[in-house]
Amino acid sequence: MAAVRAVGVSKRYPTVTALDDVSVEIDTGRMTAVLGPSGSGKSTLLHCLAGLDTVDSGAVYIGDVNLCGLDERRLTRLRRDRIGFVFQSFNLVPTLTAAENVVLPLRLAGRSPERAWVARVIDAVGLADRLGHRPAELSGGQQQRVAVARALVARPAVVFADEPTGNLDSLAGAGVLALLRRCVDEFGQTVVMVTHDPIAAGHADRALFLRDGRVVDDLPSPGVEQVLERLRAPRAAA
Ligand SMILES: Nc1ncnc2c1ncn2[C@@H]1O[C@H](COP(=O)(O)OP(=O)(O)OP(=O)(O)O)[C@@H](O)[C@H]1O
Repeated sequence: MAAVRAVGVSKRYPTVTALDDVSVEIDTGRMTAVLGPSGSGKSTLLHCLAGLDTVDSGAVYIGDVNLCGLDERRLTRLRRDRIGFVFQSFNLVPTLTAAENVVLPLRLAGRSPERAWVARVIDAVGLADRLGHRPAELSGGQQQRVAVARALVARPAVVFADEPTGNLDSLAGAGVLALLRRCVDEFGQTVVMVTHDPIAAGHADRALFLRDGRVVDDLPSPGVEQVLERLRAPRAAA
C-alpha cells in the first residue's frame, strides 16, 4: 500500500490556486523528492500530505486513514504518532539538550522512549558525543541531524522534510542527505523531501515536479543531470 496518497487535492488561496487537482501516491520505504519553481506548490503539497494544512477538495490518506475525515484531536494524534517533520530551520527547542530534543515527541505523547530504538537512531545520526549540547552549541548540520533523529524517534509512517538542506553548506547538506538515505535503506523509512537542489533530488528514488500547483513530471531514479534538465525546461517536460 502507498504510505501516503493524495486524491484530486486542490488548495486555493484568494488570489492563487496553490494545488490544482493533485493525485499522487507516495511509495512506502522509499525517498521521494518534490521539485519545482518557487511558488509551484511544493510546501503546500507537503503540508497537506502531512495534515499540517487542510485541503479545499479531494482527500489525503496516510495509510488507509483519510485525514479529511478526522477531527482536530484525532488529526493531532495522528500527526504526533505517524508523522515526522524536518524543517529547513531545524526548529529545535533552544533550552533543551540534543538528547532531550530527540525524545521530546515521545515525552509530549506521554510515551516512554524505547531505549534500544533511541540508541539506534542516535547512532545513525552520529551524535553520540554531542548529546549534552544545546542547539546553540551545535553546527547547523549537527542541529539538522538532531532534527532527523527527533523525526524518527516515534517510528513514523512518513518523514516529511521541507528543504532540509536549505540552511546548510554543501558538506553539511551532504551529511544530512546521506542520513535521510540511510533511514530509507536501513530502517525502511518512507521519506518525502521538498528541495530546490538537483543534488539532493539525486539521492531520492523518485522525483515529482510541480508547476502551477500540478504534478507535471514524475522521474524514477532521478539523476542530477536529468533533474537539472527538467528544472531548466519545465514547460517542455509538462
Ligand atoms: N497562506 C497563504 N496565503 C496565500 N497564498 C499562499 C499561502 N501559502 C502559499 N500561498 C501561495 O500558494 C502558492 C504556492 O506556495 P508554496 O509555498 O506551496 O510554493 P513553493 O513551491 O513551496 O515555493 P518556494 O519554493 O518559494 O518555497 C504561491 O503562489 C504562494 O504565494
